[in-house]
Amino acid sequence: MSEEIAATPAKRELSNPGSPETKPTAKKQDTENKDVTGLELSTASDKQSTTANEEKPKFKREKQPPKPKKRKYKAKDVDETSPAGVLQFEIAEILEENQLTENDIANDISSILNSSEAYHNYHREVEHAEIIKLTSNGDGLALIANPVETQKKQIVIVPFAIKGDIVTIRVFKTHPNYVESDLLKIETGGPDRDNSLIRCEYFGKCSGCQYQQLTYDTQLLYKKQTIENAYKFLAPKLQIPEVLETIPSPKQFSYRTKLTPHFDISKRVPQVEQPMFGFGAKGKSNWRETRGGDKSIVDIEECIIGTQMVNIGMANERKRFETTWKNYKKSATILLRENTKVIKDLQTPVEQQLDPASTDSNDKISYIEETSGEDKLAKTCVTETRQIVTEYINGFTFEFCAGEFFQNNNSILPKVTEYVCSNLQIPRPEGTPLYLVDAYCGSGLFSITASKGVDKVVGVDVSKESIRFAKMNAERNNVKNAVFIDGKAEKIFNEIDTPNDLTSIIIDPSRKGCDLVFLNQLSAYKPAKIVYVSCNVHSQARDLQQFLLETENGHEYKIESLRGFDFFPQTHHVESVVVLSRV
Ligand SMILES: C[S@@+](CC[C@H](N)C(=O)[O-])C[C@H]1O[C@@H](n2cnc3c(N)ncnc32)[C@H](O)[C@@H]1O
Repeated sequence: MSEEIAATPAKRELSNPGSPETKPTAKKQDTENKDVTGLELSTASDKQSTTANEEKPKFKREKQPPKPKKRKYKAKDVDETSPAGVLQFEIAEILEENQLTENDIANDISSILNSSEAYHNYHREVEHAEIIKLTSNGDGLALIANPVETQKKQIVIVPFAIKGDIVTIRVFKTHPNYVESDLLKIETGGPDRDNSLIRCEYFGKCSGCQYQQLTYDTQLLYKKQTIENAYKFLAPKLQIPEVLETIPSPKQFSYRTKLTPHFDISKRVPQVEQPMFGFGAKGKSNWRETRGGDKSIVDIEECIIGTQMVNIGMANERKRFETTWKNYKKSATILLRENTKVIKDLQTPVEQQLDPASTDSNDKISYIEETSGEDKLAKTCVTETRQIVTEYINGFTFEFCAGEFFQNNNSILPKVTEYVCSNLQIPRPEGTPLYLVDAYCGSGLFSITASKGVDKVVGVDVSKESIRFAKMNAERNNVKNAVFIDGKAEKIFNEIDTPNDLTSIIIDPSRKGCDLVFLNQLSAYKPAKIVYVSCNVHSQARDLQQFLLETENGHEYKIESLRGFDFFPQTHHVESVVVLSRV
């Protein structure tokens, strides 16, 4: 299930070969004391003595100008399920649709790296670029002319642009088969664009949101397409059913219960002014007036997808930062995690019942009072990673460490947990037991919410801390039929004693997905039903193709349904839930 949306600082450009930063420096090696023949040269003190003796040095040192070193492009290994990996599938698709070859879009990286002129030719402004596709990462893609080899083209990534936009861009970074750009101007908006929907004054600069210019229905549609594309690219051999409608989030703004603003402090250069405090900037767009400086971090006072409480916490911490920033020696990230507490004692003032949390400038804990049914609640914003926080979901209470994984959009969790529970059911004669395995169980979200409909639940997670909380959460919610094991997910198959025909399995791994060891053992165990929840639909698609086509019993399963849940409105992220049953 979901992980953090990484608000990454903007990447640095491929630096100009002419700039001092990248000038080839002569390698400082032992040639300082040796001549080209490898013989020792006289040192300064030697020289003095030889001068005194009026003897000529045996070898005359001839200073050779340092040989300019040819810079080479080093390709990095890319995981095919990462955004950079998926981009390669998207590029291949553009090539096919436009009858182009790899060579037609290849960039001459070597000359860009070694010639200032080539660097400047490539990194230029381009007008009238038409966005022809959207990446799964929420950026636009366009085909533009290659500035040097004019018979060739370039594929360009344009952030904040959508299909049909005609734009002016500035190309600033070159890769072997694509370039990156900043969006300078939207000349004509595409059919789905409605800029009046944009609510955040940082949209277009902050890297957090990509879809504020779209109606919510269009966002949901785009996310459905992301799932379809993921299966097309990473599971091309699978026959998949039609992807169902994406389930909307009840809250489209003010839903994130956790924010992690950061600031950069250079270790080398003394910090003379207060650093920006906010989220990573996306390039240097200027297509709309936004607030925030032209730095890698956008200074942000309010994040409109964050809850009211985490935004109050952010305001407090920003204020505090005005006086404390000089104490920091390096960059840091501030944790802001919403905490909900049921106020049991209605006679004592709320302030006296609160756990430690973010305080205002008068050193008072900031909180918001709410009611839920009969209960009086107090929300605070916790900043200590080890502090325990509480969430209430569908009548269940969950505790976990503020810095540990927990879903960030609690408004959609009742829908997801109900969907997962209902899809775990196995048709069976009445009175027959049903068992559940929750692989990658975290602090027990699915184990506990699904425990009522089954006879026994076994949860497994590699994090000892999460298992500790899963056990406590089971106890707190009076769940008596759940056991939890710490270890790698595949460990469950050594311990499991429930009959496979009556056991359903939930899989909810981190972004990288499952490993082959787990998939093989899952197949060997052959559970009656599998529900695979994922925050990275690309690794999910790869895993399912592997499981269904390459493991021992994979062919005995079919994909019953496949759909997205919108955990992160306004962004490109989508949570994908697949149900597999045995045929
Ligand atoms: C996306 S979280 C899901 C947690 C939980 N299902 C929830 O929704 O709160 C993924 C979990 O997988 C765990 N994990 C990562 N690799 C694992 C592995 N190899 N075996 C078992 N658990 C693992 C992490 O500790 C994390 O708790």
